[in-house]
Amino acid sequence: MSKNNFVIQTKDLTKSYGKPGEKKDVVKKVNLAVPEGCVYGFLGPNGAGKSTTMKMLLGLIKPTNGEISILGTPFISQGKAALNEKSRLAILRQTGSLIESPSYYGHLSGRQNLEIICTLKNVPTKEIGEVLSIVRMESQQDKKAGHYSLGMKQRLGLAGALLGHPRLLLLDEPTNGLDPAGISEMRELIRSLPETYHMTIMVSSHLLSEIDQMADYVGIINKGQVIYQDSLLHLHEHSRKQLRLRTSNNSRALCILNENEINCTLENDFLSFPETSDDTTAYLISALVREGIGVLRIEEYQKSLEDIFLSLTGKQVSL
Ligand SMILES: Nc1ncnc2c1ncn2[C@@H]1O[C@H](COP(=O)(O)OP(=O)(O)OP(=O)(O)O)[C@@H](O)[C@H]1O
Repeated sequence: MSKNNFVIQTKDLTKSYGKPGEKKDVVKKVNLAVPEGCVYGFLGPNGAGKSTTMKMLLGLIKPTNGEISILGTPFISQGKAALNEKSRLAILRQTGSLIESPSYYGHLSGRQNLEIICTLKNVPTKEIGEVLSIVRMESQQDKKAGHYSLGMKQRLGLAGALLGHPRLLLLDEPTNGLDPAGISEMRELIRSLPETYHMTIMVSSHLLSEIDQMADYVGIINKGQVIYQDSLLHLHEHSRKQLRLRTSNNSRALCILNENEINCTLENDFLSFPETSDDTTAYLISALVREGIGVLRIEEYQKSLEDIFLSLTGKQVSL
């Protein structure tokens, strides 16, 4: 699979719950495209449909309708399984996941828990050392899992998901309930996986700042619908510095700026355009003054990521 291929692709993926006549779409015609080798942040407020979508991708719940393709193979077609059981398992074997709190045997050690997962996944136990080292838990492996802190239980869950060297990892709110140090450790760990272990990660969160710190791509879901999907780099481009100008005649000033090839928009009382050099700014202001337009105010302005999300999404979501 080449770099620009999509590891997960969905088309019109839909899940409805409820009796006939009272059905509610909790996931509505979702089109995801997760590029290979990235961390894809799946962002949305509580109840938006993140877990339901991820469970459908993992074959844990049946979609009502739509298509899913995983690792380039059609997995669901028109809401139905597109593969026989053997091929389905072959795909799922290349996919690791951490959905909801990881389950474990509290009376067994971390290592013994991983041995059980090795048996279930049919993976040699010699992989245990490697995954313990990835999640930095070697020194804690012989402790009973029941005595682990929440952060260590999450890391044990992640270690289990990593057994078998999956090409794709789906993590549902992996930092939920962790303290700040645990959150930052988990974030670093996730961040490092695509490059070091050649994996693609889809990770959900309800926190914009968290996705901003660990993802390359973002898909925002709200009320079951994906309302934005693109690279974070692209999103940050929207947050380049702007100049905001208020004049005695904004509509005339807009024409003059446009005539000077300044890509300018009128927002509320302000004309706003990408930051220019001091010389260009001075020239533009004198051009306005020459036309008898009073410059009442000029200021530098940088949108926060939150502002951008709000303007891109028509204020549908507040995170
Ligand atoms: N089995 C079910 N039956 C009926 N409704 C359900 C079922 N599972 C989920 N829902 C509803 O679907 C919607 C989406 O839930 P989902 O768990 O996917 O959201 P989420 O974005 O993961 O949020 P959270 O972070 O709170 O888990 C919610 O309104 C939830 O109540």
